[in-house]
Amino acid sequence: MLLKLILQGEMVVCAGAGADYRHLFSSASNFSGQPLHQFSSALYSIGNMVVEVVNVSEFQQLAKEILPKMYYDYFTGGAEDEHTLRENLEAFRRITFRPRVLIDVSRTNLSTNILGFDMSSPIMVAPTAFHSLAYSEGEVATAKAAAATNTIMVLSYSSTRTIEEVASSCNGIRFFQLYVYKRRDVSAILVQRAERNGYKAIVLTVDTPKLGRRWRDIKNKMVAPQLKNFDGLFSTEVVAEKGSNLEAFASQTLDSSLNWKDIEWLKSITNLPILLKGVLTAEDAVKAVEVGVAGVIVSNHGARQLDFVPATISVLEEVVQAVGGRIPVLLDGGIRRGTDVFKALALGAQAVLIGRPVIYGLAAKGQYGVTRVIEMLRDELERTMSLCGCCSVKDITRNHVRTERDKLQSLL
Ligand SMILES: Cc1cc2nc3c(=O)[nH]c(=O)nc-3n(C[C@H](O)[C@H](O)[C@H](O)COP(=O)(O)O)c2cc1C
Ligand SMILES: CCCCC(=O)C(=O)O
Repeated sequence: MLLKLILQGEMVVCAGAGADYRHLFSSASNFSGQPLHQFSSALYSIGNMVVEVVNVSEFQQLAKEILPKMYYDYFTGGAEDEHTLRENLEAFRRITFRPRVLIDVSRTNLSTNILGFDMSSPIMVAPTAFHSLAYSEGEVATAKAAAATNTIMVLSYSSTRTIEEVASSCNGIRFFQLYVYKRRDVSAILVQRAERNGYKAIVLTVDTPKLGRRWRDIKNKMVAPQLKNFDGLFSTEVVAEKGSNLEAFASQTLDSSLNWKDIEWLKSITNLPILLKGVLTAEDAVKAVEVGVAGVIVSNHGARQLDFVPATISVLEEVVQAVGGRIPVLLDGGIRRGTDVFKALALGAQAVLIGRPVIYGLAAKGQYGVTRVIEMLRDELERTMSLCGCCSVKDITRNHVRTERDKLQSLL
């Protein structure tokens, strides 16, 4: 890989050593990169050099430099020992490719659709909370980037900008993520506001009857921002004497009695298609089909809920097989490279969602940063497709990858 260095306005290209050059700035102590906001591109400086950001992990390093520790830790961290957090990334690395050669890949097409909605590529924006903690314009900047890249954005129930502000900020296909609160009337009002404001689907998060235990937030005494969506409905102010303020807020608000029967309730208050986010087993995938939802998202909440659940990519096939093509299966968790997107599609996902990469882009460069993150992953996917001999996402098959299980089976 080459690092492009722009030195005093003059473009100089110098050799870098792929992922290895990360030692230059892989920890806060030796990364002296400063984002350059005066440039309308993803540049930062090391000493007197100006360097272009070339991948998601560099955006992460920039975000780390910029954000207060409490917020960076909130965005980055996972539950308990963060075993699953590491595993979400590692499991992708254990999957290798079986590329096919001598296929005309002079034209590639990444476009796809979800529930009938067209997208420029199978990469969507996952619902993540509190974007204004990363960048002042918050979810509005994210929405503009998603629209500009023709990508579907799922707005978090815990967004810092309102459903209406995001809807009126730009045209674009958006879904709305739902937490069911003990105050079900409040959840119902938000669903109806989403529907009225043109959101196209409800993404019901089913892995959070309680918030996972996140030690970083406990130590930092994480303070959740006020959520404007709830103005006039109820106060989101919670003061915890110790530990994570967010956890205290969650335990006061989340309805941990939510169960399969409540899908009927949700259907009774909205005409929008419903996707279940947080399915990790064949059993639950079958139930999801039975209760008539429009799709499932294989997700472990970015490893922020139950530690020691498997990496999402490791259970994708189990869910895909149980669903048997009856509804679309999507995946999130640990997508940092276009190669990861390809692997998920090869194992049966119709699309993937990205959580933290969007936040890192947002923190580093606002709307432009999010746009670059989406474009970079899209470009990486396109190159991976070409090098594997695939012209369109439909050409990506199970035979293009080799998993750990494949390797074990070949030994039998
Ligand atoms: C900071 C942060 C906030 C999140 N907030 C929400 C949320 O409000 N609702 C939700 O359903 N999932 C939430 N998630 C989970 C994401 O939707 C998604 O499952 C996860 O980020 C995917 O993993 P990745 O970050 O490795 O891409 C959040 C994740 C992060 C990192
Ligand atoms: C009450 C949940 C807040 C956002 C969230 O889902 C997360 O931090 O993972």
